[in-house]
Amino acid sequence: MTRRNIIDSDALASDDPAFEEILQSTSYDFKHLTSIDENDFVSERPKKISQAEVSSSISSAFTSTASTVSSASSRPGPSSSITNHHTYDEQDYPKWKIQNEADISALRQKNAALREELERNEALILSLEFEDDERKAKYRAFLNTGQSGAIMAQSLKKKNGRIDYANNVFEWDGVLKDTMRKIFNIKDFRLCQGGVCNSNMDGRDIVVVMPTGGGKSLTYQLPAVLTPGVTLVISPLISLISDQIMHLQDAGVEAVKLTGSTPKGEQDSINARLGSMANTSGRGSSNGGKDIKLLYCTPEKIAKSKRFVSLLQKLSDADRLARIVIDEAHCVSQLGHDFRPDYQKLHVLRQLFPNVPIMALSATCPPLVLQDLLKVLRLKPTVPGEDADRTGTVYFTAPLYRPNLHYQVLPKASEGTKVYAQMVAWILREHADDSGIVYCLSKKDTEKVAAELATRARFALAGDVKVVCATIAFGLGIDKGDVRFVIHHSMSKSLDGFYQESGRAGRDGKDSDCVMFYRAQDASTLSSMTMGDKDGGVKLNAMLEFAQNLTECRKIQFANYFSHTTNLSMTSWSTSDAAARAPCGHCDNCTRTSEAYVDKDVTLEAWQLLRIIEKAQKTGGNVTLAKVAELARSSGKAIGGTARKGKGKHGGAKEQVTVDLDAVCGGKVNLKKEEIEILLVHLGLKHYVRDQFYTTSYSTIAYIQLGERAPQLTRYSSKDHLESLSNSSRIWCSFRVQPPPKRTGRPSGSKNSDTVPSSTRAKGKAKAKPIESDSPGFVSDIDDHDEEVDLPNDEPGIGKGKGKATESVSRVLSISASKPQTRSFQTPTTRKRKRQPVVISSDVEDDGKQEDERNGGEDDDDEEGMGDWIVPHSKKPPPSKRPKVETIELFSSDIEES
Ligand SMILES: Nc1ncnc2c1ncn2[C@@H]1O[C@H](COP(=O)(O)OP(=O)(O)OP(=O)(O)O)[C@@H](O)[C@H]1O
Repeated sequence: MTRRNIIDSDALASDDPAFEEILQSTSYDFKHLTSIDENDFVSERPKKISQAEVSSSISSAFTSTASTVSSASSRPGPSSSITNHHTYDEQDYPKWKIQNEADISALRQKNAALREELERNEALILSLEFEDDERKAKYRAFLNTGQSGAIMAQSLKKKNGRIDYANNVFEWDGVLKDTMRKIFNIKDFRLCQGGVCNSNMDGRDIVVVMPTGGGKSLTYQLPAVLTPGVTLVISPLISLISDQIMHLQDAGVEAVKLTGSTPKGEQDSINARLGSMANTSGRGSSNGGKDIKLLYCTPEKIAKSKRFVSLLQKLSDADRLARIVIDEAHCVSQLGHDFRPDYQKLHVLRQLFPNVPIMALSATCPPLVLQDLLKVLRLKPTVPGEDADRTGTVYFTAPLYRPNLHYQVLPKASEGTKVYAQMVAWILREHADDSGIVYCLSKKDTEKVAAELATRARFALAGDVKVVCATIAFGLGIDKGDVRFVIHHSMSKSLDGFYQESGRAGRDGKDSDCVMFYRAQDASTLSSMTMGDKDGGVKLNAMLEFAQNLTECRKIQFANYFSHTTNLSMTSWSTSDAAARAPCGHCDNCTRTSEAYVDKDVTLEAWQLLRIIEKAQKTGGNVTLAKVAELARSSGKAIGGTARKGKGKHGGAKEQVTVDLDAVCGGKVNLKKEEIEILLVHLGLKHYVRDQFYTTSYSTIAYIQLGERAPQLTRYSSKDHLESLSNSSRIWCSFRVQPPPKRTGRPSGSKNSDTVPSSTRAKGKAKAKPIESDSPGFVSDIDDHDEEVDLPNDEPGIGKGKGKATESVSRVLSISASKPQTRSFQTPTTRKRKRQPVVISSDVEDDGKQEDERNGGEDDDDEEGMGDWIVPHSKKPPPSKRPKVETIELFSSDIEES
């Protein structure tokens, strides 16, 4: 390229001869010049240079010794170093040129790198500024939560106005997780916890159904810490409340309780703090003190204390009532298994606090109960938490199936003492070092079982066992993770109850056993106890179906039960790796082999039993289930209690019920006594027989009578006619096959036994502390000192009269290998009844006469009882190693009384 080329288009457009002359006269090789600053010229090119300028420029360039090449001198760079053409040694040029080009290239590279770095830095500054603002806002809110920190509830991603609370990103995500780790020491959400927290942060009405131990508490406690104002938590039991408060206070959260058991001074102080919060509306701390973040109370407190409700109203008016949480919310429904009259009065909450979000929590909430709950609490219909519109009640449910719980139903000896032996042997064999709960039906039973276990354990215990014998009210919300087994000494009144009670095992996620001891006679006992309950019979039947079933997976039975009206809950039994209808593979029925039970055609035996009952009925005798079994195997004579009026223990004299078996049904029933009882329960479930209740001043007795389907069999006068019955009319029933009689040691393997040995599973070995009562010295929690509150009441029957809170009495027994020692906490009950069995909770009044009467007033010793072969005493330690028993007596009442 030549200089001409460079400046040609404009500057050399001139045909001025003088200019041409100048060019000619110069000795300078323009090639040199162009090679020096070619680019500079190019870059200057847009500027139009006049001919004169060019001339002058060129002349000056070559006349002045100190001058620079004009176009190059105006800008930095290698060109500027070329200062004196005259001193320039052309011979050095190639070297210089190379160096120059290298310099240019290096500087260009440096420039590009700097430009890149600049861009990066600018981006970084932007993001840091953004993050800083965000973090500042969040942390300001977080730090302020003790006073008024607010995190505005806003979803960042909304789809058609619908929100996926489980998966969307929310602006509080970071602070939610930070706080969870910092305060609650929990690393990650589990089940549906994250979604529930998000909807809570978004100020929604929520219903959450999560299994026992699933982690429901976190879903309201965490948002409570992060939102301004106080979260009110209504919880059924004082022990549960105290437990929660203790944990929250340990974590540094401002949590208090207001129940009848709260000392007067403490109540005044809490009321003052709440009043102060109410006077400091909006943001900012009340009187410089820390705001209360969680306030726990019982439903009775809401129902009874006008002062308390009016304080809540003040808080709400001042925008300081963040949300209302109702724990164990199924208690609001009469259709649920734990109905509490005072829970139903909670319908006032929506009316009194229309703008305060309500959250209802439960571990078992079948569809019908859910609908009832929504109605009672005045909540809108549910919308799924993963696709929620702006108005509905956000509904979250977590899988109800807990793979770490291993269910089994064991045959229960008909003789009481044998049952205790069974239980002790089972505990020793499976959980000698573990903690467990034994659930009983009544206070009397807990006392009996506790005493028997203590006595027997004194001679048989090898390890260090911590066993609590209790009625079902005990344990609601117990935060004890390492309960390795739950034994039901008697079955529950419903499958809902059984699921919840047994679910108190294995809350830490480790393998745990849920064992129910069942004998058919218990059906009569439970039947009399539940006869007054709404749907009591239907629920009990479901429990009985479960207990009698020897083939279907326990998980599938639960799933079917909880979803019998809609598929909603069925999905709750699916897990990520198994569908709801996939067998669990580890319950007693899944592991039972075909040799361990027999499915028998018992049409003949059923006909015989129905004929016996018919005959007894016709002769005016009333017979219990146990008596029918006795009659069917006897020479046909037995004593049966009657329902006739008159003097006597049962309101009528006992009568001899005599049945000529040969004449009535062709002879004895060829089944064992316990098999007959099982068949009678089976006939009850199929409506061939039914219970008829007779109430005395002492008890209610269930007598067995013919049911609506009975004529299908009783119309045949001879067993020969039965031959002609079609298959569909025949009756089949499953019975356990008794293993060989002389068994010693534990059954070998689960396949042929009635127990699923847990030795094959990992076992938690942690030693538990004894479970202690709510607060020493606490007796009862009556809020009688409070004025009656004028609650809005538009529900017929609600708020009228004093609903009887489920009274609870239970006994706590801790068995260990340590020195015998009896400790009693000071309570009025202990003072009255020193060293007497402990009373904590019971929902059953039992004077001890009921069962005797239900069994016909006699003890049911049966030589053929099934207990012996089930749990052989294989671990009896030598006398020198016999451990001693420590009994810890706790006295307390756990439920606020209306
Ligand atoms: N995400 C989590 N990760 C680990 N542990 C958790 C998590 N969430 C809760 N927990 C722990 O699980 C235990 C049970 O939690 P929580 O008491 O809230 O259960 P729950 O659902 O209320 O049970 P219940 O119905 O019996 O009252 C507690 O010890 C709690 O700290």
